Amino acid sequence: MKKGNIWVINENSGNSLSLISQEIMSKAKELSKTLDKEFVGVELGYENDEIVKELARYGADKVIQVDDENLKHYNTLGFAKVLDKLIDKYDPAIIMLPASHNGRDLAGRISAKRHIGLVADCSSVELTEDKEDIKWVRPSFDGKLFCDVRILSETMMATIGRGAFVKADYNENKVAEVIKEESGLTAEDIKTEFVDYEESDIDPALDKLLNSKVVVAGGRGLGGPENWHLVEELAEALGGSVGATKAVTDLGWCEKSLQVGVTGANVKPDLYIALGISGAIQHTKGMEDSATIIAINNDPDAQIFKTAHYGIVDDLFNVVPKLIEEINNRK
Ligand SMILES: Cc1cc2nc3c(=O)[nH]c(=O)nc-3n(C[C@H](O)[C@H](O)[C@H](O)COP(=O)(O)OP(=O)(O)OC[C@H]3O[C@@H](n4cnc5c(N)ncnc54)[C@H](O)[C@@H]3O)c2cc1C
Repeated sequence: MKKGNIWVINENSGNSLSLISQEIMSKAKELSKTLDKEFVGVELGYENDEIVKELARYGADKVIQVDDENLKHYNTLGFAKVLDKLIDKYDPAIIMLPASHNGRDLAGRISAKRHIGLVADCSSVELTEDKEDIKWVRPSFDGKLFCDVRILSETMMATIGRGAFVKADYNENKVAEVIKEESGLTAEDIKTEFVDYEESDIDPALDKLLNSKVVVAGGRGLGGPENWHLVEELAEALGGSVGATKAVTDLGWCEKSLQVGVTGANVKPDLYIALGISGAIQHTKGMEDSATIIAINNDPDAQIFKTAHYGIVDDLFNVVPKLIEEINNRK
């Protein structure tokens, strides 16, 4: 792997780092330790001193800051021109961006201009066994396949999907070296004019699901929406949040945003309890990195037992009410 640092191109949500940026930063931090490279946060924006401090608190060793009114709102030409110039100057080894609309736009532009290999929408980033290369994992064919991709250009670039990693630890006292760079942009560089925007609401249920230490997820084994309360009650007893399979969200037993899996959220709680879930790969890919997985299923041959650390082969209607009662009694 070539020399050079690991860059995360930061994206903000309002006045703070977006959740997806925080998640990518945890992977950047981990890679930087293993590969002995510096982790550099790149912040292109306007009046962004506070954000720069946040990047350090989320683990960046250094921050490259460009503060320019032309970068107040994302615009392809301005951001691409500045990032291209920074890459010329600092020659990073790895560049990671959020697989958001803007991140995908910017990554594609830079990849084409500089002939950098780009893997889009990664769900996992792993070092090869010899630690000489990176295996970029991305879902294909709507999650039916997971492809391991190698990047052959010296510089590697990837966009990372939401929920691929847990968010980085936050240390309020951490500071980083800040390198201030001029954008070099003029108003003529920007060929579009930002007029207005409307913020979409952050789904509180999804937010809770992604940030909970305990997730209790339900599948079709619940039998019907009338039994869904068991999932909610067990989650509540454990102070966790509710997840679901696609089968269940498609049936409308709960909100779509609670879906876990390749076409839903990727979660890694301390404890994941799967109730009446068969364990299809499209589901397990979204929860298999949970620290402890407990499955309750009445079919001893269910796939989910291959992913679970602990399994209960029983009718969930026998087990779950007693479990809820026992947990509540012990409080
Ligand atoms: C392109 C694509 C993308 C997909 N994306 C996703 C995704 O993101 N997330 C996702 O979850 N799925 C996804 N799926 C669907 C996935 O393939 C499975 O169909 C789905 O996960 C199955 O959901 P389930 O486990 O709830 O239902 P089932 O497969 O029907 O399993 C129900 C389980 O409950 C058990 N059970 C039944 N009754 C009881 C009982 N009384 N007590 C205990 N256990 C009981 C059964 O033994 C069975 O194992 C996707 C599929 C495709 C094709």
